[in-house]
Amino acid sequence: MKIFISGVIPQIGVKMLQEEGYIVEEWNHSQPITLDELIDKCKDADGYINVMSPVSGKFLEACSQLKVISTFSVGFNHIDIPTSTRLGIPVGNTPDVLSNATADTAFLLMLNVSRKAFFNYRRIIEGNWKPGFLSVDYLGQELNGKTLGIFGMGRIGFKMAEKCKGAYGMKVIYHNRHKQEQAEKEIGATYVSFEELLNQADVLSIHAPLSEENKGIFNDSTLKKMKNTSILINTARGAMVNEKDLIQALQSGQIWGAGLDVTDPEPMKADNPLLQMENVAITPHIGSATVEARNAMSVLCAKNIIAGIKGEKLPCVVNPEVYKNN
Ligand SMILES: NC(=O)c1ccc[n+]([C@@H]2O[C@H](COP(=O)([O-])OP(=O)(O)OC[C@H]3O[C@@H](n4cnc5c(N)ncnc54)[C@H](O)[C@@H]3O)[C@@H](O)[C@H]2O)c1
Ligand SMILES: O=C(O)[C@H](O)CO
Repeated sequence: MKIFISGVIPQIGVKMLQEEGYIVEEWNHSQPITLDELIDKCKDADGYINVMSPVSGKFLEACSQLKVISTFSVGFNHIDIPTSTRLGIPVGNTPDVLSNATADTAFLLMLNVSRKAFFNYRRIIEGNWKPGFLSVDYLGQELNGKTLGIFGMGRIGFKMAEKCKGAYGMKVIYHNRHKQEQAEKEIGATYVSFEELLNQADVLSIHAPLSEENKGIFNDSTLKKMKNTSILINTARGAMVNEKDLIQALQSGQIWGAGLDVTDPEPMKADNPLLQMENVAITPHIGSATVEARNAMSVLCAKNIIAGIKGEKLPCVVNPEVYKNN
């Protein structure tokens, strides 16, 4: 059995696959794999671990012998799921094990923006720390008792809400596809409409998956409904925020600040105006980048692949419909 991995992942999962007797090949080049190279590597593979490169219909048709695909992520918006399902290929992902790490990243960005920490750090390293005690300079805003709005109260949204409630006693409101009882019961979160979420949140943190429906949902008209003092945090997917409109909203003072772990495109260009803004903090898609989370993701990918090769149901499958015809 041959397993191809389109990047380098923690070796714990690779070893699990090797212990099953599978031949494992990793893409360990500095440039991301191209479609032609991917097809070439996967055309005789049984399993494929995808490290955030697009899994298009063209690729799937060319490698339809694959018994299983597992993405090294919880998000799967980069995979053509209908085509995988039609071709009978189960697709796995890595939920839960990265929720804590990703919520920590959202929290880190929120706190950073609220106190302009990244910007102030840059002033020091650029030699711009003004002498004397600055009583009216470098001022941020406090988070205690403020209202946190969660867009997408799923696994990560819940963790973020729990942390903000615990650390700052924040009032939690949320907008989701459906009411989330655990969040209401354990955190005292209140379900609100999208409009109310925009109007009332002091910090609005995005945790829904990217879909056709919510692409660019944070745009000129929705950002205009947010408070002038509000902070927007995005650790979900860059394309959910219209970047041009966000820049305009920040420059005009329509919203107060933004913290982004994800952008569109990635990597972000070094001359992006967002990088020069005082009330903006940006991290390079490191949401799940802890040793603990990445090791657990590697193990979960290996478990998905092993189950798929054996013809068993994957521990974490995103297209369970694939089993209906079997
Ligand atoms: N920055 C990172 O490194 C990183 C790490 C992990 C996950 N993510 C992103 O975070 C996303 C969320 O992960 P999760 O495990 O919490 O997912 P989840 O499925 O547990 O939660 C998502 C929630 O969003 C809700 N939702 C979906 N579309 C919606 C809409 N249009 N309006 C309102 N609610 C909507 C769903 O009902 C669900 O409750 C992933 O899809 C991924 O894109 C990013
Ligand atoms: O969706 C995910 O899991 C992230 O973006 C990568 O960790």
